[in-house]
Parts: sequence; C-alpha cells; structure tokens
Amino acid sequence: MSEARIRVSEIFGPTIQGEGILIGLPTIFVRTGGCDYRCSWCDTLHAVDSDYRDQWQPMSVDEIWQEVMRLSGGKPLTISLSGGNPAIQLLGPLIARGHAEGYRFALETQGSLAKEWFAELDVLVLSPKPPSSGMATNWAAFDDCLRMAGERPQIALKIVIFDDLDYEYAREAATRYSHLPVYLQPGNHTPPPADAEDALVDIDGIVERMRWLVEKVGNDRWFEARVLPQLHVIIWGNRRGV
Ligand SMILES: C[S@@+](CC[C@H](N)C(=O)[O-])C[C@H]1O[C@@H](n2cnc3c(N)ncnc32)[C@H](O)[C@@H]1O
Ligand SMILES: Nc1nc2[nH]cc(C(=O)O)c2c(=O)[nH]1
Ligand code: SF4
Ligand SMILES: [Mg+2]
Repeated sequence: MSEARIRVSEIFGPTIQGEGILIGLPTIFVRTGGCDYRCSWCDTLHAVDSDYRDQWQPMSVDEIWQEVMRLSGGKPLTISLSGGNPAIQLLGPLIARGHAEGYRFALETQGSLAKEWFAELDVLVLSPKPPSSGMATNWAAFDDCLRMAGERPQIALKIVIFDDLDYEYAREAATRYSHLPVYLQPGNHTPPPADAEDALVDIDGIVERMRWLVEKVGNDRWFEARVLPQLHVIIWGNRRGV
C-alpha cells in the first residue's frame, strides 16, 4: 500500500512563533493546504482558497522530514503544524517520525474537526472563530477536539478580536473553558490577498486595536486573559514564509 500523502502549501523556518502560548520560540512551520472554513479576514488565503490548490504539493512523510532536517540542520526544535486547517490531513505518522528524533509538535486549528492523532501533540492551539469571521462555531466539534487531545498536549485558546462582539464571544468561550489559558489577538484588518507575497499592512491600526483591547481587559478586570499581537506581523508585515 502506498503511504498516505500530506497536502503541503509551504514549509519554512526556523523563524519565531509569532502568536500565542509559544510566542518567541524558534519554530519551523509546516503549512498544509485546504480549509473547511473561509474566514472573512483570513491572512493565509494561499493555503485556503482552492484556486491555489495546484500550489499544494502532496508530500510523503519522508519528503517533509527531509525538508525539516535541511531547515533545522538536524537539531530538534518545535514544529508548528498550521494551514489552512491541518486537522484535515493525516498527521500522526509525521508526528511519530519527529518525536522519534526529539522534535516537538504544536498544532494550530479552529476546532472544527477532531482527530485521534491530537493525542500525540505536545501543544494544541484551538482558535475558535468570533462573529467577525463570518463563521459559526460548532461547540460539539470543539468539545470533541478537547476529548481527542486528552492529557498529553498543553492546550490553549487563541481568539482573534476585531470588535465588541468578538470580545463578548471570547469572554463566553473563556467562561466555557475556564480551565484553559486564553490568548487574545488583535485582528489584522489588512490581511494579504492570496496572490500577494508581501502586501502592505496597517501596523498603526493593529497597535490601536491592541491598545483598545488592553484597556477593555483591564476595565473588565479580566486578569486571566493574555493579550498579544502577531509578533511576526509587527516584524515582517504581511510577508509570506516568516
Ligand atoms: C491562518 S490560521 C491557520 C490555522 C487554523 N485554520 C486556525 O484558524 O486556527 C492561524 C492563526 O491565524 C489567525 N488569523 C488569521 N487571520 C488573521 C487576521 N487577519 N488577524 C489576526 N489573526 C489572524 C487565526 O485565527 C489562527 O489563530
Ligand atoms: N512567525 C509566524 N508565527 C505564526 N503563528 C501562527 C502562524 C500561522 O500562520 O499559523 C504563524 C506564521 O505564519 N508565522
Ligand atoms: S480557519 Fe484559519 S485558515 Fe481557515 S479560513 Fe479561518 S483563519 Fe484562515
Ligand atoms: Mg499566519
């Protein structure tokens, strides 16, 4: 039987993790192609829009691993599996391969699809989508993700905020999952179009939203929340592959 292949949009790094619980940590990204969502403000459309599917390469675990080894020089580090929705793919064998060589795996997903291999992860970042995305959250599917993950992975919520409604959504999610750390991320209202390698970004606008968010969290005495911008966007703007 031929080995299952993984649809890969891009593999890049080492860079630093720019978001959430692992922010600042040297990381290699394996970005898969395809998503069951289509958020209005998605900043990674080249891995979502099916018009770009001919750029998503079906790769074997061996091929992906060869590239990870080349980029990391064979020294173990954290690999972030992102997308698109990486939960669409069969990533268990890739995780097993990396673990055997001392690498760690984090997964970024919106929590719409639960997979058994979540239990093998080191870090699971669940990023449910607020109203401004135009997507509706299936909380039963989200609960399945937590169930599948079990005890091994560290789990965190990361919620993008554009406006008051998004903020209220985040408050409710944090109440529902009060045992999980929550990271609030100001939305980038100037995400790149799918065909742009490096589109202009309105950093001042993002920083303004960041200030608004910090103030709101303080006023509400929401002292468990962590508020973080997308560090890679501040450093490199909308550039791809960083
Ligand atoms: C591109 S997504 C890929 C993984 C998965 N589909 C998800 O949404 O969690 C990675 C992270 O980027 C966030 N993101 C996407 N577009 C954004 C934007 N315009 N501003 C801020 N964060 C954004 C998502 O919410 C998610 O937390
Ligand atoms: N540096 C960096 N950090 C990130 N954190 C989440 C990312 C993603 O697109 O999933 C991302 C990304 O694309 N680059
Ligand atoms: S779920 Fe993630 S990858 Fe999919 S459209 Fe939304 S932000 Fe983009
Ligand atoms: Mg990104």
